[in-house]
Amino acid sequence: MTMLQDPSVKYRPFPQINLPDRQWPSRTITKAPRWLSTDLRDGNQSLIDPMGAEKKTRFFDLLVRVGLKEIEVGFPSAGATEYDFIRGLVDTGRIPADVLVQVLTQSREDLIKTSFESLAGAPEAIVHVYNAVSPLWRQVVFGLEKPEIRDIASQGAKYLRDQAARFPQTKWHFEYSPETFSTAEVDFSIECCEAVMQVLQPTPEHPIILNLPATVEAATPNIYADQIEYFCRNLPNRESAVISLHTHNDRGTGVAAAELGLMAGADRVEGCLFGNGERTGNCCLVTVALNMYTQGVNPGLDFSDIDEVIQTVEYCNQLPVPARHPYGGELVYTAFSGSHQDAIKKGFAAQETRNDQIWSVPYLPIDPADLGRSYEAVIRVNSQSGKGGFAWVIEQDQGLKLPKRMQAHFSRHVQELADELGRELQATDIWDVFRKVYRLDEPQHFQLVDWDEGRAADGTRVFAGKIGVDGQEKSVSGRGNGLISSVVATLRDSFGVALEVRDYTEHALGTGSDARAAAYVECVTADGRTVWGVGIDEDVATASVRAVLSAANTAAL
Ligand SMILES: CC(=O)SCCNC(=O)CCNC(=O)[C@H](O)C(C)(C)COP(=O)(O)OP(=O)(O)OC[C@H]1O[C@@H](n2cnc3c(N)ncnc32)[C@H](O)[C@@H]1OP(=O)(O)O
Ligand SMILES: CC(C)C(=O)C(=O)O
Repeated sequence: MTMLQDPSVKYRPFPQINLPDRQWPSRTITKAPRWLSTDLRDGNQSLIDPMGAEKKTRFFDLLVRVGLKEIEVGFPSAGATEYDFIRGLVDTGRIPADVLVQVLTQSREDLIKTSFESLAGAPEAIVHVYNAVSPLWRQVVFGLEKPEIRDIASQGAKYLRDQAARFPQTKWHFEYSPETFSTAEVDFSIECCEAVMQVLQPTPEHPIILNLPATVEAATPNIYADQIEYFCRNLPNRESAVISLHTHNDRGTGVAAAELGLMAGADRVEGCLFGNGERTGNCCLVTVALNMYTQGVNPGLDFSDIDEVIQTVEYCNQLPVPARHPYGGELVYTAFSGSHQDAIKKGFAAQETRNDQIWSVPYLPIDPADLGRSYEAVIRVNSQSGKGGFAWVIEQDQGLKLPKRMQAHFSRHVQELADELGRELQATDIWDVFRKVYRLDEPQHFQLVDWDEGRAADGTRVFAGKIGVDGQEKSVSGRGNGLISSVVATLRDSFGVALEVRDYTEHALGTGSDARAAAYVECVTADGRTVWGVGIDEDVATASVRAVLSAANTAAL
């Protein structure tokens, strides 16, 4: 038998960056960066079916609504679809005055020329040139040594400078990406960027954007942060450059890399909504922005109607936003499991009591309402759920706030159904169980027809009413210290039903003229059984009478 070689030996660990006095680990993010959406470029170029003009226009308008001020709208030299869309944006005046559009091009004269022509007439725009700089690309893609690679960069900068001069009516900004930055020697990336800066002569007033991509994510995000900090500390004329991040998600840490990169000194983040982009995607702008939001930093992007954003993104990309995607996924504010539901329910109650405007609810790092989501979907019920979950659903659906011990009683019945059906239970399933268990629709043994109350000469309360028993109406009465005890006395004296009341609660159901009352009573029967009664009525006292009769009906079974 031949021994199989361990396949992991094919791979090499990524080397550390020599930065023993790194500063970024003790920094925090305290302000929003400049954001650039590359949905219409990196996102688009990775789609099965790239967007046409209609989808691109719809996406562009969405990005503007969300608050993006820098939008990479395409790769004009790729073909007519791209070129015409970009020209259309310019010619129809669709670009708001405070939004900068950006286009990408390889460092080739003809492509750069086309790129400028696509934007001619725009008041202001960014042209973005890239060339890969890391050893693998140098050897395999270009077959060139470092000086020649650096020359591609500086030659690209010269084309930028010359083409910009052809269209002086536009205020041009330049972006250069040493593509594959994160797998290159940082000193060599600096050398290429310096060569570009030599040509374009940026100033603090008119800086160049230096975009440092993790084109393929190859190491833990701390390594990327080291690379960014090293770059920022060693780039000559740093104040004339805007340092931009462009991370991909091959190791699943594209967002983390962007966050650590900001701590390491970057000013700008490129990415896509919900992490579209080549292969595993770009860093998700929604996640980075809302991560900031939950730390009390306003990201300057508006996701207050996240479902509208998702709808448009899914339509344009023809790709679904996964149910577990941070902040946007269908299930990310939903708990099915009992202990999570219990904690969330208590968290909402505590939040209401505190009323201090600070969000602090277990298992919910952000208020779903801030993203336009309702609280209804926060708790959903299946066989993993607990009493808090069932009680939450019935409260949201019917307004009933079941007392704690009643929740435990009710829970057994819902659990049985969930196990039997083996699927999620809808609010209607739970309400059906409730009505059945507490016999709300069943033919009643004791039926309240009419009632009144008064006081006896000794001050005790007197219940006087008509109660139907198996269809026969009977006038009955009883005395007690309060209404409940007078009804209990009536049942005992007139029908021989002995109930001891253990607990009683009531609350309003709804508000205004339609408001009703719900009453719950926990009783013990003569033979030691615990029975629950529920009464719902427009009048709170009648609701209590009904609750006691409901318990008597169960006891009579
Ligand atoms: C990391 C990124 O996402 S970069 C953006 C990638 N996006 C896209 O590629 C989408 C749009 N691209 C296209 O439409 C086309 O690829 C075009 C128009 C850019 C170029 O098309 P073609 O001329 O057919 O070339 P092709 O796509 O095969 O590119 C490979 C050539 O470009 C060269 N090249 C690659 N990158 C660069 C660069 N940044 N600067 C200069 N030349 C480059 C390669 O060395 C290769 O040259 P070779 O043919 O001499 O070996
Ligand atoms: C062109 C650059 C910015 C890019 O898309 C990448 O490196 O992923």
